[in-house]
Order: sequence, then structure tokens, then C-alpha cells
Amino acid sequence: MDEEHRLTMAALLALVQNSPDVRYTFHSSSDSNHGSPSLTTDKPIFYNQGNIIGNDVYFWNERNVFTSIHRLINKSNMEKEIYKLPTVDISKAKTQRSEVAKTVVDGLENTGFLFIENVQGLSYDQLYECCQWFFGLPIETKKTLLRNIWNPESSNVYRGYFPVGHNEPSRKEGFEFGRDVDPNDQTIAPGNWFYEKSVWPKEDGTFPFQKILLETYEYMHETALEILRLAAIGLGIDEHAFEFIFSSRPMSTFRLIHYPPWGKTPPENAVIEDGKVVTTPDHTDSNFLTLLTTFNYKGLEIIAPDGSWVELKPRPNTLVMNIGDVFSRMMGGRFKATRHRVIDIGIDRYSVPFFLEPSFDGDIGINFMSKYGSEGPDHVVERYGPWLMNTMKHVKKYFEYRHLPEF
Ligand SMILES: O=C(O)CCC(=O)C(=O)O
Ligand SMILES: [Fe+2]
Repeated sequence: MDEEHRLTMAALLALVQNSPDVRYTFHSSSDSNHGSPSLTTDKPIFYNQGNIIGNDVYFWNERNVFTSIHRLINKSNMEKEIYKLPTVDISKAKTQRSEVAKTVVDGLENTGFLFIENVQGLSYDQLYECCQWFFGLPIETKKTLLRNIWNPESSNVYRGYFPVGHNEPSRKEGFEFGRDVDPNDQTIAPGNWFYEKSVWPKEDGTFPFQKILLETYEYMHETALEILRLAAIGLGIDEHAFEFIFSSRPMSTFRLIHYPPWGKTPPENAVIEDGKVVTTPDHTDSNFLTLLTTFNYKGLEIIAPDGSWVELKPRPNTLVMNIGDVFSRMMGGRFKATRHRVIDIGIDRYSVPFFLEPSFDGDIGINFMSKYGSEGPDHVVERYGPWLMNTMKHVKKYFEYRHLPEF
């Protein structure tokens, strides 16, 4: 980092006040749901020094929580770009590695969302059939898979089925599973439900639901790790720099979602954001990286740098990729965890996110920018599992997770 690119807080504030043509958005990793864009900066008093990287100014406080201030100098260009997400043809990753890597990094530095094409092994039709098959099961069958909080007869706490919540801003039902770990693994603490065995519906032999999903989980995992290798190449760091926190027992979750429509007149408890009825409210993902299948449904909106919501045009046979708070934070904010939401489209909607997650003990306190660029504060170890539990229960308070027991 050039010396001239280092700013004191006072210099930064002077810059903001004297540059009416430059827009700044304030964003904090500890408060990323509320980092609404504004025309001036709030006064982040605990920061003493900022680094300019690309379009952003980064700060860290003494607890290693980063804040970035987004500088949009050429606002009209940025707005055009966000409508057209960068597309990564993953089948070209072996032969045109550095070009593909550059697209990944550009996408993560700017929009925070990308399209991924030609994922090997993935059948969107089969995945869609899985959604239809599962959510079409009789409620009595789905009830047997309910988490313990909704069905005291169940022993599953974390994996399994969650129903549409009443009086909740989210309107969706879902089925979740992970990769089972060795039941004799003595290094996993008893009561650590993050690693509980996944539960599955009984099948009658006509449709291999579990087999398709378990295979697809592995394709998604491999694709996500390949994206991370490409991101590392694009940054010019060791290709395997990001992989180590996934090498042993990643906690990644695969989720099938069904959004039933609200109907003509949404009830009083529906959440309306700028005139639209939402079924998943404004959020950033918490995990490391998300690979989302939306089939051909509309309804997903992402936030543009100027704070307006932009609808993502569905693309057949393409994954939507974005990153979560953890990766953004480990990149010192250089990669964006972009806010997004889902709008009620008036018909049943299905989607399938794959959430790539580190292992429970994975150290997310690492700041890759600091490790590889000798920037930032000293490293403070932080374990992913406890961080995620706190985030789900006490920070984001998602209806499907906030009642999870502490351990
Ligand atoms: O359903 C979708 O298209 C997006 C869902 C989403 O953002 C999420 O589950 O985090
Ligand atoms: Fe999301």
C-alpha cells in the first residue's frame, strides 16, 4: 500500500465533506444488515487509519472488525454493471485459468454477485424434481423431519425440516442437510448439534431423492472450492490459500426452499419493503460463499451501490453466486457480501442455496489481506462455529435458527 493511499480519519472526513460528487456508503461487518447507504459518512470514531483499495476505504478497529467506506466515483458506470452480473464459465477454468480467475475477483470486488455456468455434474432438472417431490410430501411425513423445537418427538436439532413461520417476516419452508461426519469422531464435543446426522424422508423406490441430493452436495462443494482457488489466483496469492478452513469437517449446509405466495392480500404481519411484499427480507448471507439455484424464477433482488434494489434476471442452467459475511470479513472487506432479498412473486417459488461453511474450529479471525499484504492489525483467533451460533441466535435472529440451544 502506498503511503499516499493511507488516510487518517480526519483526512477522510475532510475528503468526504469537500467532494460532493463522490458518494460514500458506510458499511460495517458487525452490522452488515444495517449498513444502509448514505450520502455522508457516519462518524466511525474508533477507526484511526484507512487504506484505499480500488473503490473502497478500509478501516479496522482494535477488535479486528472491519469497516469499509465505499467510494463511487463513477456512479453511472457502476450502476450499469450491476444489472449485468459477471459470468464465470467454470468449464473454462482449467484451460483459461487466469482470465476466469480475473472475472471471479472483479465480480467479488464490485457487485459481490456472479453467475456460474456449466457446473459439472449438476442437473437443475433433478434438483427441481427434488423440490417438487419433497414439498409435495404429506404434511404428516414432513412433520417426522421437523426439528425438535417444532416437534418434541424429533431428536434432530439443526438439520431437517422447518415449516412456514407465523408472524415472521420470512415466508418459507425448508429442508436442510449436511455431510455426515464419522460418528466415532472424539474431537467433536457431545452436544455440538452443528455436526448432527442429517435426517431423510422415507422413499418408496420411485424417486432417489437422497442419492441425488448427496451427490449434488459434493458437486456444489467442489465447485465452491474451485471458485476459491480461482479467487486466490486472481488475487495473486497461493492458489490454496482459502481452502484450509474447509479441509476437515466443513459445516456446509444444503437447503431446499419453498416460498408459498402470500396471496392477493398479504396479512398484517407481511413485511413490505419499498412497496414490495418480501418473503426473505433484506440480508447478507452469514456463511463463506453461497451457490444458489433459482431455476427460472424471478424474485431475487440485490442492492446496487447507490442503495436501490435491482432485480436479478433469471438465467436458465446457471448458478447465482455470492459471498457471505465471513469471507468478506476475512478479505478485510475487499470482497463484497452484498445485501439481497426475495420478493413475493405471486406463485409458488423454489430455490436451492448451497452454503459453503468452514469447519467448526476454522479460524475466521484471519485477515487474508493482512496475511498476504502485511496490512491490518495483529491476528486474533476466532472459531467459526461459536461465531455462527452467536450470529444466528443473537445478531441476525433468523426465525428458523434463533431458538437453537446454546452449547
Ligand atoms: O431464494 C432465493 O433466491 C435466495 C435465498 C437467500 O438469499 C438465502 O437463503 O440466503
Ligand atoms: Fe441469502
